[in-house]
Amino acid sequence: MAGVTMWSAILCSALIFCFDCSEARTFGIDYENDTFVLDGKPFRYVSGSIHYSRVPYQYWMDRLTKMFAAGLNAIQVYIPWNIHEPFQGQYDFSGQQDVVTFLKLAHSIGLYVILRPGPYICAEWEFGGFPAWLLKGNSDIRLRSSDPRYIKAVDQWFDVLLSEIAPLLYVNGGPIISVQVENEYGSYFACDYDYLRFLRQKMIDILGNDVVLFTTDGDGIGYLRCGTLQGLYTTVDFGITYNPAQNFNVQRVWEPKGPLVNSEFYTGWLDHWGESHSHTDAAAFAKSLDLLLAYGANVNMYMFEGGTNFGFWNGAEYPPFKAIPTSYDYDAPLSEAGDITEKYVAIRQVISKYYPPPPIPIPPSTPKFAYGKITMNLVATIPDYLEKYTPGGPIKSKYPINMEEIDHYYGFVMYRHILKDNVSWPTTLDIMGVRDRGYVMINQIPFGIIERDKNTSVNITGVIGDYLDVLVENQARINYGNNINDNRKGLITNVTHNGDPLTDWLIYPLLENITLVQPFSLKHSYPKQNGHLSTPALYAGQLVVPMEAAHPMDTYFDMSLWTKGQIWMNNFNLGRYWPAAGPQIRLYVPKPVLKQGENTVIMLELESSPCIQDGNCFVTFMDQPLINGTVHPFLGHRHGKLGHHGYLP
Ligand SMILES: CCCC/N=C1\SC[C@@H]2[C@H](O)[C@H](O)[C@@H](O)CN12
Repeated sequence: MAGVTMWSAILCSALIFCFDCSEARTFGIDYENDTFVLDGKPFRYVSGSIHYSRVPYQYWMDRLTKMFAAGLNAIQVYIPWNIHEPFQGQYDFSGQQDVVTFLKLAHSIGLYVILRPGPYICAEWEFGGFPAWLLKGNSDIRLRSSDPRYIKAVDQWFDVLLSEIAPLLYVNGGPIISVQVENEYGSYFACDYDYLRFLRQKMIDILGNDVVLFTTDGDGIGYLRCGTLQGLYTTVDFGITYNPAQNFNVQRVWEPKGPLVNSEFYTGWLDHWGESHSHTDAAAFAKSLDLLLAYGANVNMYMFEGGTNFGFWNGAEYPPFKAIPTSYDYDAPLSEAGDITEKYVAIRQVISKYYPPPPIPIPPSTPKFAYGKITMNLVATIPDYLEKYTPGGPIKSKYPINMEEIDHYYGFVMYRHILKDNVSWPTTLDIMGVRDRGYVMINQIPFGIIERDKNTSVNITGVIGDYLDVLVENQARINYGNNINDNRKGLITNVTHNGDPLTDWLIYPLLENITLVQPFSLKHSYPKQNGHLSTPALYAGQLVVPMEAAHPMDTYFDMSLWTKGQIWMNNFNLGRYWPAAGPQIRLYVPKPVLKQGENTVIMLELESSPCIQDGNCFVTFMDQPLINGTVHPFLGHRHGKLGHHGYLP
């Protein structure tokens, strides 16, 4: 009977979505009976994580419906601060950032929401969700603490965000049953209880007392010591286990009574460029889920739908510095493209042992189409492009300036210095402060690649008046650990030549909206070649999608002949590609970014263009993903000697 009660409660709440319900809606904790209570009745959630920022908004309903069809009664959602406040005081809750609509969709389907508004979210997301402008002028800021500069920014952000959220609380007629404070705070060095008290009070001030506030930490005593606070319900996270009692004994140290909660039950795991794709066995996971449900635990499966790090939104771990790929598939029950997997079926079967299957069929996977090969054409080398298309011209500075100080937070910046001396023999250029990867050129001839904490010097030759260009890629701001404060990007120190700092720089930000000039008036600027390296350059192609009702469809970009770069489709930034490193070889292209007829593809190839190497100037659109390809742990540049100009490390 309990199962029927649950579905009737859900469908009832879904049908009476309202903001001014007459009957009291309550959600809380019954410590006596170790359970959550919903409207006075015992309640257990079986939840899955989905990040609206990683799924095209046109596909939100599709993924949420599939989660409901799996038998979930709740979803867990992070709110990345940086997509909603791109510049301090400028807010965006529209389109892909329309979190209120996303939560209302969940509610309309009959899913409750466990909300995790941060302000820090980790999540292998750029800077753990923090906006990069926090670092501007504050190179010594202490994030995730009572640092007044940080607290001021959080206070202003939470005034805006929590006011959007309050009407969606369960008590106010919405789907939100609980709200997490911070994120695995016990794993962070600061251990600042005043900071946690500030967050707790801020949430109470705006959300009121009728919502369950909780914390999540790894299931270790050491993590929990600094991770939680009186008045915040302590929960833990852990992966596959065959002894739930052991895992929950840690939670019981802080919560001797109350519901058992695994807030992040890992269905898979994250990937890094240059490392094999992570995999978690479906049967093993299902067995562990069965044990947890039989144990009476509340479970949130992290991730249930992983999605994609479009644009520059991937995060990174450190040390060593390891960037997260564009795919956030996570080996989750729903694939990056929302396809039903073996793991999904196994999970649905386990849940149906405890609750009646939901009254809807499992929606089908979306159709995929192999649009085949298209030819790419050179647009311009990056040095030429930036010289012509940097609005307002370059920034002039005696010494290099990091990206945050020029209000250019993501992607690429080119630093140019005009040689003041002749350099007849190869001498060493040191760029210790490269954050994170740089491409060194003299008059557009590639001299080498520099990488943070690895190879930070290149031998150069040149004459007075030559252009020394350093194109720097911000590969991601660290999203986890104690180094999250050390996240400035671009060139963060001087560049020295034979030990002497080079002065007088021109700084060109490469802007997100790659605008193209037809006909490509810069076509004469053909990339230079040095060994396997070619001048970083932009290439364009046209994908023609049939004018038929079934099209467009999801598809996958295969650029396995290319090396490393960025890719745009109709000016939508699909993300980073790095098939030379792996494991991701193809990028997911969701149907919503395509249109019938002509679709413009723009590629920024940073390292080694097949157009020059071997004339294979094309990319191919396939109907299958490839995120578990061969990996090259030396961070994936085509090995080989350069010519007389320089050498690869
Ligand atoms: C051993 C490092 C543990 C760090 N915590 C991780 S790695 C994957 C997940 C997500 O980042 C999630 O956002 C974190 O809360 C917990 N977690």
